[in-house]
Amino acid sequence: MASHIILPPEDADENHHQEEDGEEEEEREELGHDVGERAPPEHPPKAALPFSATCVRISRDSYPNLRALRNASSVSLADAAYVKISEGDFGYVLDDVPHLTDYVPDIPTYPNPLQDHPAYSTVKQYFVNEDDTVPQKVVVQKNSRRGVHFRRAGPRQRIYFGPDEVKACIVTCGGLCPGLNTVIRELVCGLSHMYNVNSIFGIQNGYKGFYSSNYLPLTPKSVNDIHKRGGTVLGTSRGGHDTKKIVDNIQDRGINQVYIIGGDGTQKGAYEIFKEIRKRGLKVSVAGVPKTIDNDIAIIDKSFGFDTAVEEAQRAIDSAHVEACSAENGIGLVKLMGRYSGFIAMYATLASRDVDCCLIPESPFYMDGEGGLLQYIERRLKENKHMVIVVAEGAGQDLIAKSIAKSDQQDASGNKLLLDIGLWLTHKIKDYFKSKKMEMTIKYIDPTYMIRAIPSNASDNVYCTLLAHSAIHGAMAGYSFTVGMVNGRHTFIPFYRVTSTRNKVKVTDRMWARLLSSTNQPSFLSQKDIDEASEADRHANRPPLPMGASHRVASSFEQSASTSSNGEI
Ligand SMILES: Nc1ncnc2c1ncn2[C@@H]1O[C@H](COP(=O)(O)OP(=O)(O)O)[C@@H](O)[C@H]1O
Ligand SMILES: O=P(O)(O)OC[C@H]1O[C@](O)(COP(=O)(O)O)[C@@H](O)[C@@H]1O
Ligand SMILES: [Mg+2]
Repeated sequence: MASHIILPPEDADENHHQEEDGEEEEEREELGHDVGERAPPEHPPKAALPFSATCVRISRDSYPNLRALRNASSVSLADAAYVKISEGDFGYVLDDVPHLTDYVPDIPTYPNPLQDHPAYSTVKQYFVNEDDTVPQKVVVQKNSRRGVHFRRAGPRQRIYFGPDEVKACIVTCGGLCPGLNTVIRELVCGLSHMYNVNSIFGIQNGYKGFYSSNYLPLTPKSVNDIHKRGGTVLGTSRGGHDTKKIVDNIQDRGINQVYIIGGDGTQKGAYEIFKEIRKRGLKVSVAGVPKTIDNDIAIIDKSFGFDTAVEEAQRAIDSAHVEACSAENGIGLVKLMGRYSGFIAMYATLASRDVDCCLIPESPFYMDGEGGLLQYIERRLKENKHMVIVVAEGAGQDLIAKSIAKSDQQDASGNKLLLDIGLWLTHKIKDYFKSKKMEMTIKYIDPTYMIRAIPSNASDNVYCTLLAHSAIHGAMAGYSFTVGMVNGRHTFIPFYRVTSTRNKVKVTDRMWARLLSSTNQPSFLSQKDIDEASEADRHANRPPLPMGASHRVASSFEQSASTSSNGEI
């Protein structure tokens, strides 16, 4: 029998305490049936769960236990209140997303208009089963537990908003990324064409636009060609997240679907907005679409725009290679984006095959002495007369900090401002060969903003379209979530899961080994470093244990963490 744990928010209102009486007990029995086999009721019972599970609500009285449990994991007590875990047979765990019915009573439902849509109505089994979920870990052994699952994205048979009732808004936050305009376009066209929604607004210049600018009306016509342009037609910014002001504006303007496109910082902001909305009991869905050129968002297979960025990086690497080959002892140095994660650098290097050394933040390196970078460069030039180095912007920051007065400056969102590793390496390499009286030429190419500003390529365009559609289906069905592809399937992921860790290159995985073997560069790592990296990977990727969850749940989470969804093949 499945069991379901929902933990009440600290400031939960009276509605959240009613489930301990006998009447609720009956509801739980009923919910234990497979709802996939019959249509959900027009007016679902108060706090009904839109999937088959036995609901176990933890009351305020259990808070002392929750506090103890919180101490054993990294989830704050406030966040624990929003964790929805349901257990099934053979170690099955659903890490579920919040639904409007968790806190808004008596919401009417409507048939999904897609069933009468000339294009979509022909699709056999167009609607996903309410109970469909996607495993986080797909490589299993005979006796493996079923492990952690996420709710499958896709259109539902019944929706929680009437088309005339929807007032949607879209915002883009953080740095640019190829594909932002495609997501905006497809959100507008999808809402309009699939669900007949015609009240859609753009929030200008990121989060602060919620309370400081006019909302821009968006129509399929006004966004028709924007996917061919780089950047975001809505504008974006860092900083300016004031939860109360944002939700006041959402409430005052009667917005009931909020689509938030942005990276890890943005998704944290989306989570804060959702919590405030829930606290106020508003019938508003919050849908996050993860954006980051760095591909550093946890859980998802990859972020949109990443493929485009890797492809565009090839042009810079090719130029570096041409420059290097055309000079005596020529070095081409290319800096690529990647503040904390070196995915673009790693994939661009693997794709190019012209790169002799790739430096990323996850793999510390050293300059001098036996096995150091300078010695490797010298050897490579003697062997080959030229070389290409790719460096991720976040690499070697510790080395620069040692030689330049440390600066701890941050951007408006609180992200650390990086020192220019490319420029620093250029000087160091020049000085080294000068001291050795060896002729050489180094050309430093920084294509970072050029890569970020281009429109998305064809495959990213399709990916953006599907993400936008999944976000729309989820919001119409009453969920609040970050949408993401997990093992090739679109899913709704709880905000707390995508914001609690960061996706990083694992230097102990086969992908990094492939890179080392393709470039022939030294790994710069001692056995001690490797052991420490494995340990750090294990900790970084261990999801926060759901509070109040049983040992069985906890162990399923641990198991899922042992294999990342992205990267390892
Ligand atoms: N912990 C947080 N809580 C609320 N808002 C946040 C948080 N971190 C970042 N933000 C907001 O999210 C937006 C984008 O964040 P930023 O880190 O600049 O980019 P990205 O979302 O691409 O990582 C900014 O407006 C910032 O104020
Ligand atoms: O100059 P900006 O706009 O702050 O952007 C620089 C940063 O933006 C990024 O491209 C992506 O960052 P976000 O995804 O967090 O917005 C980083 O790689 C880079 O460090
Ligand atoms: Mg970020």
